[in-house]
Amino acid sequence: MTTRAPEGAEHDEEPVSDVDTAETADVDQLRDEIDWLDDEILRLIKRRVDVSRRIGAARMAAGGTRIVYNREMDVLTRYGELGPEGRQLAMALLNLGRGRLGR
Ligand SMILES: C=C(O[C@@H]1C=C(C(=O)O)C=C[C@H]1O)C(=O)O
Repeated sequence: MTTRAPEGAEHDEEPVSDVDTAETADVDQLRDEIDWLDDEILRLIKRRVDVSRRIGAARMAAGGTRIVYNREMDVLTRYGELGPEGRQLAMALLNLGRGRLGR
């Protein structure tokens, strides 16, 4: 069944046509995908933090430094593909890996 939106109806109101219903279904599906992606991103970030901390701990146990700046510059350059926000993201990841030692 197709109904028409009343004149002057706002876009964010309840769907009143097949087109609006289809768009809402699309948005619901895309939001599900975003939720799935966020779960995966969180899982991978936690894994990255763990690996980064283990490398740092092993290096320090061997008498080395906790931080290797040229390696961190490579990480910043890699995420720089996403622009300034990418570099911010890289900094957040590096800081998470440093844990309390980096604060
Ligand atoms: C993980 C390492 O140790 C530290 C953490 C890094 C990271 O989280 O990417 C990079 C360099 C180091 O400061 C490493 O040396 O590779």
